[in-house]
Amino acid sequence: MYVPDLFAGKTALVTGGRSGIGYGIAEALLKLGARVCICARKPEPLAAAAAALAKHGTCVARPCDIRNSEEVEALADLIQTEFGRLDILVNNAGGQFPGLARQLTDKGWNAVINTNLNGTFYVSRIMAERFFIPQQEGNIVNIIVNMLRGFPGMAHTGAARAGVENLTKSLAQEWARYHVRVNSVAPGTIISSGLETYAEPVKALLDRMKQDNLMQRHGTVEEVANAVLFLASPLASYTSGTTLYVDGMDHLHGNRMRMVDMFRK
Ligand SMILES: CCCCCCC/C=C/C(=O)SCCNC(=O)CCNC(=O)[C@H](O)C(C)(C)COP(=O)(O)OP(=O)(O)OC[C@H]1O[C@@H](n2cnc3c(N)ncnc32)[C@H](O)[C@@H]1OP(=O)(O)O
Ligand SMILES: NC(=O)C1=CN([C@@H]2O[C@H](COP(=O)(O)OP(=O)(O)OC[C@H]3O[C@@H](n4cnc5c(N)ncnc54)[C@H](OP(=O)(O)O)[C@@H]3O)[C@@H](O)[C@H]2O)C=CC1
Repeated sequence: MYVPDLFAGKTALVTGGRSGIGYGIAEALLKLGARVCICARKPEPLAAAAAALAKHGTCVARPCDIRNSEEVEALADLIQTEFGRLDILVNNAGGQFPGLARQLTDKGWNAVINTNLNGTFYVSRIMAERFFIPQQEGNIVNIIVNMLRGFPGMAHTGAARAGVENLTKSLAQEWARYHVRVNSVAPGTIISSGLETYAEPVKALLDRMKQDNLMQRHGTVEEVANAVLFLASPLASYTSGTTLYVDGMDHLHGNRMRMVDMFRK
């Protein structure tokens, strides 16, 4: 539905672009003419993803742990060398594990906060300093999660993503003077490689959550990617500091305590 050259001449970085939602976003940007860089921690699947994506256009990849700002600087060096500029940053890398709050260890809590909140901030700050602010132009889309009514059963990620949502509002205001827009997309439950990381009994719970959803289904990678394309494009030129839910209304409706009840049984 978008014009085929919507992102012609633009360059994009998609963190966590080796799999699932990130891969789908990278593919969609490439198909609309962007040149794309993807990063993730695991080198082999990252290289395989870049090779597969390259059939749609120019795609480069570099292993990078977004929690390590030196690795993020090295990623910016690669983008400078390969593309000479960056127009769009999609902060998609992230994840968590299910568990009751009282059972979360310091290490587990910190792993999730460092990945989802600190990593997202490091990449945003470094790419803004290296590209967006000198260029006086840029666009950031943060992939968060539906946590509007809290995230019992995944309190660490709820807190981290709420932090990113608030960061979205702060950065959007601070960087408006540099013509940088910053928005978030909050997916509900999306059929992707990410869900495959969950074992029973969470898997069974996912089916129950599908029945609870007012549209009676989970979302697709393409539906998340389409929201990102909109926010990253000039179609959203007067939209910044906001969050777009792609969740079939799960933020408005449904039992948020199902995961906690599952752990209690
Ligand atoms: C009913 C289902 C809910 C629907 C949810 C829908 C919304 C959200 C969906 C998604 O986001 S799907 C995407 C999911 N993808 C991922 O989560 C993949 C990425 N995840 C990770 O890489 C890890 O989970 C991580 C913790 C975020 C980062 O990993 P890192 O490599 O830094 O940490 P580890 O060394 O693996 O672990 C550190 C520490 O964390 C604790 N921990 C990790 N995994 C678990 C687990 N499965 N259960 C309990 N605790 C865990 C643990 O303390 C680890 O330390 P050690 O004990 O290993 O020393
Ligand atoms: N699927 C769903 O239902 C939902 C997903 N989300 C969020 O959307 C995003 C993508 O999820 P999805 O595609 O489903 O899951 P995946 O697990 O497939 O994707 C996560 C990606 O992030 C990368 N990644 C994780 N940690 C780091 C890190 N420290 N540094 C760099 N890259 C990292 C992973 O690669 P590697 O392991 O090689 O580092 C992987 O490519 C995540 O933030 C997820 O939490 C939000 C709501 C719902």
